[in-house]
Order: sequence, then structure tokens, then C-alpha cells
Amino acid sequence: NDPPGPRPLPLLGNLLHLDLKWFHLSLSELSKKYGSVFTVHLGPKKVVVLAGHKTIKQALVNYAEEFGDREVEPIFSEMVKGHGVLFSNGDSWKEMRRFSLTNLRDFGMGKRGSEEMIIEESRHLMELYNMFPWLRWFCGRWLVNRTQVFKDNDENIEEIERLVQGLKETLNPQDLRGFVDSFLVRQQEESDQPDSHFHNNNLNYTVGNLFAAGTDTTGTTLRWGMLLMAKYPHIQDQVQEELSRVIGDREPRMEYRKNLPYTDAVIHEIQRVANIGPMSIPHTTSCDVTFQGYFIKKGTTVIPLLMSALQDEEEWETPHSFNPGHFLDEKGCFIKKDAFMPFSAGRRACLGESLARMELFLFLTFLLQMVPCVVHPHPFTPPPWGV
Ligand code: HEM
Repeated sequence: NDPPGPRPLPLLGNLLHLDLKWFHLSLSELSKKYGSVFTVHLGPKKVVVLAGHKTIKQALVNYAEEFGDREVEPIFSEMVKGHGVLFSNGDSWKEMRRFSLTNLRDFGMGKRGSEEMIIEESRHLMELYNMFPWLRWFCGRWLVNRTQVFKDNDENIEEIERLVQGLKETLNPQDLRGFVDSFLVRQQEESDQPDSHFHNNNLNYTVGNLFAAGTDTTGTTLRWGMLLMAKYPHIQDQVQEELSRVIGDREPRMEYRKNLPYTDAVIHEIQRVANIGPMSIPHTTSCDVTFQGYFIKKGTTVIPLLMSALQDEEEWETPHSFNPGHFLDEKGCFIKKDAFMPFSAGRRACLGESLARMELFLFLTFLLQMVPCVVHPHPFTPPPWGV
């Protein structure tokens, strides 16, 4: 009783049915034909796709254990060897996730502490933008191949090891400066336990995961924000009108968000349309499971098609166009939407959601606030050493 799906060819599976460049769009098309739980074969590999807000939530929240393991593709299993939090499972993942969440929160994630740091970063962002407009010359494409990926990974880990070494040499257990310090103390406390998960590999890979999962995601969403504001100047005008009416010349702060319903709605709509993780990060079933009447074997790759929730035609008035009204009631007050799930749901849901939301709010309000700023006299001057 497998979930339905297109008939696979030997060896190739359904590869010919899918546009691999626009894989998430192909899956979205297939869900129209095969429903909210369907099978596709990527070559010989069987993959179950979950589509639509209700089905994804039901699987990831109501069947949290069954659908809650991470699929670790061969390249990642070779690269991270089960360490860290992003591409790990079992007890090691549980310990790393719990430790990361508790410590990031203790060091201010989603709270005042990180607000101060993000504001400081926003000030630099404003300065940098005015100071180095020629940085854009470097924003090109570069070729990545497999060897390069492994080389980059090794270099990243070496860099993290150097950072950790510096922190180890200056560690004062009475004055913990951040995540790595807390990890090092825990490592010392558990040094007599041979099967402790607090070893160097988990430290290096968890730090690497937090950087990797936490930078490009927010950065890409911000770029979408700027693109959408440029494309819809009348919406940008309304945000700027609200910002100048509510906060004026004061520096943006999280506490102003509740009085900025339009800005908040625009930021949510940016994330909905940006759709930066359309297929989430694949999961795998931790045991055999019967879901919506279908049998799914232990170890089956599962793709929660988040884009199908973000563009669910039953949940959004105009799912395919940018419309901040999706998050506003008739009085212009902000409303939460259950189908808004760019951070996924359940036990593998994004660990940095509160940090990301704070960053998006502060960076975008800083960038959109109409405060007088010095415009660089020669915005397109190439760097002194040429391009
Ligand atoms: C706009 C920003 C971001 C978006 C849209 C986003 C989205 C996601 C998504 C879709 C997942 C996969 C969830 C799943 O498997 O079901 C994820 C996982 C994760 N995210 Fe984020 N993320 C963002 C920012 C961040 C930040 C700032 C951090 C770190 C501080 C972070 C850390 C992680 C980690 C560690 C995981 C893996 C969790 C696990 O496997 O247990 N993310 N994120």
C-alpha cells in the first residue's frame, strides 16, 4: 500500500518526469496529480513527498518521532560522519540540539542580548553599504566541484579548530563568553565518561552547523526583501510611512514591532514568497509508519514540501503573488497564519528561528527606515587594485 506516484523506469526511476533544475516545482506539479502523500523514485531510491500545510503539520507534529529523523545523504555522511546537529540522528543529535538551544537562549538568542548584537551589526551594515559600494564587483558565481566542497569543509573545520583553541587557552569557567566556552566546560565535566557526546568532533561540527544554517538563510531572505521592496515601491512607501509615524528617527528595537503591523506583515510575506527552503532539509522515517492510510517503510527519505504550505491554495488568498494583506485583518492588525512554516515544524524545526526572526526584523527596519544618510560620492568606483 505505497503512496501513489508516477510509474518508475528501471534504474532511472522518475528522473525523466522531473526537472532537476526546478525540482521543487516539479514536485509541486506532481502533488496536483497524486495528492498530498506521494512517491517519486530518484533513480533507484524511493522518496515520499508530503505536500500541503495540513499534511506536513500532521506528519511533522503528530507523528513527530516517526518522521523526525534527518536523511543524511552520502556526501554529508562522508563529510560530517554523524557529528553536529544538522546531519545527525539519535542520542548524539538529541544532546547537541538540546545543548545548542539551551545555550544559545542563555546567551540571549531571541532575547535582549542578541537584540543588542544585531543592532550593532545593523549599524555596521549601514556604514558598510555607504563605504564599500564596489564590493558588488566581487559578487560573482564560482565553480564548485566535489573536491572543492571537501576542501572547503576541511578548511572550515580547521578554522573552527583554531578559533576553539584560542578560546580554550583563555577559558575561565567562572565567566562564560559564549557557546564554545559552555561546551568546553561540559566536556571537562564529562571527561571521565568514555561515551560522552561532548567531544571535539561534535563541538566543531555543531559550531560549523550553526554558522552554515544561520548565515546564508537570513542573508538570502534579506536579499529577497530588498528585491521585493524594489519591485513593489508602493508597498515600500507604506512600510516607510509606518516606520516614520511609529518610530520616527529612533533606532529600531524589537519592542516597536507590536505597533508596526504593516511592517511585520511585509516581513512575513517576504519570507513566504522568498520560499528559501522549498523542500526543507530531507527527513527519514525512524520506523515503519502507516500515514494517511499508506505504508511507509523505516528509512524512507521524506521531503516535507514546505513550498506547498507557503503557497497552499486553500490557505492563502493570492498564493502566487506578493500580498502583505495575507497577514492583516480588515482593521489592519497583524494576524498569525498556521500555514506560514518557512522554519518547518516538529522536533527537527529550525533551531535558530527566534534569532532569524529578530535579525530579519531589525536588519529590514534599519535598511528601510528613512533616516538621512551620507551617499558615497562615487558609488561605482572600482577598488584601488582593479577588478
Ligand atoms: C530566515 C532564516 C532561516 C530559515 C528560513 C531557516 C529554515 C530552516 C529549515 C526549513 C530547517 C529544516 C527543518 C526540518 O528539517 O524540518 C532548518 C534547520 C536548522 N536551522 Fe534554520 N533557518 C533559518 C535561520 C537559522 C539560524 C539563524 C540558525 C542558527 C542560529 C539556524 C539553525 C538551524 C539548525 C541548527 C537546523 C537543524 C536542526 C536539526 O536538524 O535539528 N537556522 N532551518
